Amino acid sequence: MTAGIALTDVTVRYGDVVALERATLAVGAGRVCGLVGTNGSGKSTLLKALLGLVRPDGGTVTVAGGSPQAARRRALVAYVPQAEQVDVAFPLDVRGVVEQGRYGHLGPTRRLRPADRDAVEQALARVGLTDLAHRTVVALSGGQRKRAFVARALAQEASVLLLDEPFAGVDRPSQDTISGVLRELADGGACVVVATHDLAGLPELADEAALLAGRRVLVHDTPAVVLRPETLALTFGLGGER
Ligand SMILES: Nc1ncnc2c1ncn2[C@@H]1O[C@H](COP(=O)(O)OP(=O)(O)OP(=O)(O)O)[C@@H](O)[C@H]1O
Repeated sequence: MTAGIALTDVTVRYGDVVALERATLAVGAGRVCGLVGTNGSGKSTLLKALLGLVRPDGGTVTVAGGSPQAARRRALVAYVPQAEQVDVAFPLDVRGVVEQGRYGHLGPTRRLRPADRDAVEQALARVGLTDLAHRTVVALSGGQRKRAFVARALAQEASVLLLDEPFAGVDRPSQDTISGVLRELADGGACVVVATHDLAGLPELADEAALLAGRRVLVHDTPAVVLRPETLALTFGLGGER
């Protein structure tokens, strides 16, 4: 099985809006890649293409050696959505959300076994939410909620982890916790792709960075190269909101 993710010449349209046009990006196992770009440059769309939530009009998408749908079926890919996508109608408590991460591992009884419960408790502890495990997700602060979804991804033990702006509205300690978890997962062999507006935190967070502009991946290099003013200047006039 080939680990990691790859998009080759991927085009995604929403009606008349072309969100990605022949976007190409490959990220290997053991790597953290930061996805950066202006609002509307296609970061969420790229993650959704990797999840199989949008169907490309062209190009190929490979996740953990197979199609996005196969990766999801086999629980090989974990997703931490943008906050606004999880705000409504989430009656589960924090432990219930983290338990969802184990669903792909359950046997025919569909019951959590001791090993599943251990994984859930470890994930809760890792993000500092053990004491809030009984709280409903809607009753959490934004930063706590993000940590809950990171814990779900941790419990899933997926080989590919996709995160959509996990640092938005998150305080420094929570940000450090999330970054630390992502680093550990990559060091353990996971491929981690993170859409982020936090350019300052990029060198610490990521091994590599991809700059989206003009509907494609314009630059894919080290964070230092992507953060050069002349590189970032490429986004203006190319990748703005449409
Ligand atoms: N469901 C949709 N229907 C129509 N257009 C959409 C839809 N989702 C996204 N778009 C458009 O596709 C383009 C890419 O949006 P996308 O959400 O991928 O950008 P983004 O880089 O994640 O933005 P942000 O930084 O604001 O989160 C934008 O022009 C957006 O308006």
